[in-house]
Amino acid sequence: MAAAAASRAVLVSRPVTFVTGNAKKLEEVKSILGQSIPFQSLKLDLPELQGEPEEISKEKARLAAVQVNGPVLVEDTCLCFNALKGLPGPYVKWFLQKIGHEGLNNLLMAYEDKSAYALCAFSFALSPDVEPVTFLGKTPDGQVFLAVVQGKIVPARGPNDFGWDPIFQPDGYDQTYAEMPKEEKNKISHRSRALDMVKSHFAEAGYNFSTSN
Ligand SMILES: O=c1nc[nH]c2c1ncn2[C@H]1C[C@H](O)[C@@H](COP(=O)(O)OP(=O)(O)OP(=O)(O)O)O1
Ligand SMILES: [Mg+2]
Repeated sequence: MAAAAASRAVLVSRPVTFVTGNAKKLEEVKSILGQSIPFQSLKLDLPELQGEPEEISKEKARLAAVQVNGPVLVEDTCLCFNALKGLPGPYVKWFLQKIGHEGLNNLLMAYEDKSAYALCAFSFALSPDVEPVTFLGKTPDGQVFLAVVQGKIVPARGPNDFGWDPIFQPDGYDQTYAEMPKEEKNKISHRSRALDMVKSHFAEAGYNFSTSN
């Protein structure tokens, strides 16, 4: 099956554009993808719906595909606290901006359970006319599992380079994301897990993207 799919190359006359307003995301996506999927990037802060990560990500892809008028990849990242039934989730950006690392820790003060998970929902749209595909790795019962890293919320440790990295300590590690060497984070992160699915999808579809406009 896989061999048959791989030989069925689908030529796409435009390169893939990864659309994000976040330079740190772009840096990680570049280093995780390496040469596996050639892409260009576009800095755009797309409007985001409220709702479930899957829908937010899909809608971002629809808007991006219209802007670029070609194949686009986008992602939406969530940080979900189990004690808060998954909040702040997709709204973590605004929580971080308003209340910072300390405020995020304080949200959990009343709860014993400090567990949390990081989730990256990538969506790919081949063109503005094609419904985007979202990569969450859902189990048949709807439980998201593949693009998720389980961990806990801790008082900030490590360099304050990227978002909530200093307060997220993945299970099985003594370091927060921020304390880890970048290569280590990129090996185990929610983003790299999600990109594994994107890579598989591209390989199975047999896409062969043009590398110039
Ligand atoms: O690996 C990460 N480690 C730490 N923090 C992170 C990570 N990945 C995203 N973040 C932050 C950025 C933003 O505060 C929020 C997600 O919001 P999100 O809408 O997905 O990102 P964004 O608006 O910065 O960029 P974009 O233009 O791609 O939507 O979590
Ligand atoms: Mg955003």
